[in-house]
Amino acid sequence: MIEAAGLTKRYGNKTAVYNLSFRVRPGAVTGFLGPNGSGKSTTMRMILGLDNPTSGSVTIGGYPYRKLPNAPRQVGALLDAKAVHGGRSARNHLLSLAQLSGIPARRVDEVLGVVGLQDVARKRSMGFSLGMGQRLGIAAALLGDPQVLLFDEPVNGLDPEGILWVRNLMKALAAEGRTVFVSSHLMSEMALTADHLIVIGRGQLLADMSVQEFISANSADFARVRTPDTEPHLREKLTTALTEAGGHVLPEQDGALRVTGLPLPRISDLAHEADVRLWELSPHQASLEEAYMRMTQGAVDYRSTIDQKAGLQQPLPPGAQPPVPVAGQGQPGWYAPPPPQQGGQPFTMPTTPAELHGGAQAGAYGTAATAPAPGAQSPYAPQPTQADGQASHGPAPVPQDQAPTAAPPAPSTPPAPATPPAPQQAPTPAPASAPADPTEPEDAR
Ligand SMILES: Nc1ncnc2c1ncn2[C@@H]1O[C@H](COP(=O)(O)OP(=O)(O)OP(=O)(O)O)[C@@H](O)[C@H]1O
Repeated sequence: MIEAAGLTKRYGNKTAVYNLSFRVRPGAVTGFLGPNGSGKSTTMRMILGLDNPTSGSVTIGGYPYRKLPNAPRQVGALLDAKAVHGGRSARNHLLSLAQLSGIPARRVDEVLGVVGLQDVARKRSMGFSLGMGQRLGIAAALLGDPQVLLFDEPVNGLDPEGILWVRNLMKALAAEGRTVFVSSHLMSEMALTADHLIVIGRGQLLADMSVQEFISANSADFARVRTPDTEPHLREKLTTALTEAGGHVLPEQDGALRVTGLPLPRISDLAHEADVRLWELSPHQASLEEAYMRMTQGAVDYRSTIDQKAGLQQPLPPGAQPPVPVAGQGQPGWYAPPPPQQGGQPFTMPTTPAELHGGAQAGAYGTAATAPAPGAQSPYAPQPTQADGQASHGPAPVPQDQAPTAAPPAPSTPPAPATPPAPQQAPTPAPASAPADPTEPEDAR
């Protein structure tokens, strides 16, 4: 079991993770979701002792990672598949990791077989494709036959066969009673792989629930209704009848109608009363992707200027109609409807301290509203600019806490923990060369 309590991480005046509390339980695949820059990798690094929390704590089996007895045998992780000595063969890379952790050499050949790299085991990893590198990273994670596994974007670069393999591997590991914590941006994949979800946005917990609960909490079921294509006036007539009866009707690109707010038998009765024939009346549930997009729209930091989904954040003014479909562009700004209990408004990120700490929105997701420390302020009220966090992306194999910061920590911030252990004690492979200094400008690296 992984347990985070009030986990907060600041880099200078950039708050990457704020007051995060959750549990990742054994026997299930727990998906870790969030938009780019929401703090997933930072959280994983803190779990693995590669970064020190500014405040709060995270433990594995009751211990902070660095105090865990025989950690490499208990915890395996894939954070950055590229963090490999490119001049070493896959086998030698794994052998060196095994030797550091007292793992017998035969286990290296076992895991090479498990990930399907046995035929290229003696090839230098610098020639590996993205997918082969991912497989090597997964092999390293499995080396100690650990009970707890963390994977940051494990299917990145894998072909469909590889994705299916990873999916089955995660499920099999969980079925053996292991704790499997996996981050991904591929919602369709998470829907098939994960049992449970932890969703964060701008470093804060948005949801901690099963996949099914997440979909139902963030999107209402809807009915798809189709009238004869040859008689467009019937569609108009039905739209009027359904709207007058309290339904919410949205046109789909192919001419069907999406209806919410009315049960299927009532839609059928209303169509009958209006003398409208139906070609289709079917129940639908939104996909995980739709539910995820709806929940996280307010927490997206990096968005294209031509992204039509930006409109999702603005509630429609009274009487206004949602955008109509655009040929070839699908349903602009339209995702599954919000759950009824939210008053028909899309989810928005809490912005004031009151909202953040137990306001209606935060409370709607139960575990999201964790009590703040006395005097604590939302780091999202006066927001630092994105440029604050541009210096480094992705996991780094050494703790970042020594990085110079732009601003001193708040007076209430506890002192940083003692100097962490050497990087080779970390479960991810260490790169051959010195890691890039996150504070250094990119063109200087
Ligand atoms: N070492 C660091 N120094 C300064 N800022 C950092 C550092 N590491 C991460 N950040 C910032 O913290 C925020 C969270 O980053 P993180 O990499 O954890 O997000 P993420 O959810 O993993 O993103 P992605 O999905 O794009 O991988 C970002 O704004 C990032 O720029």
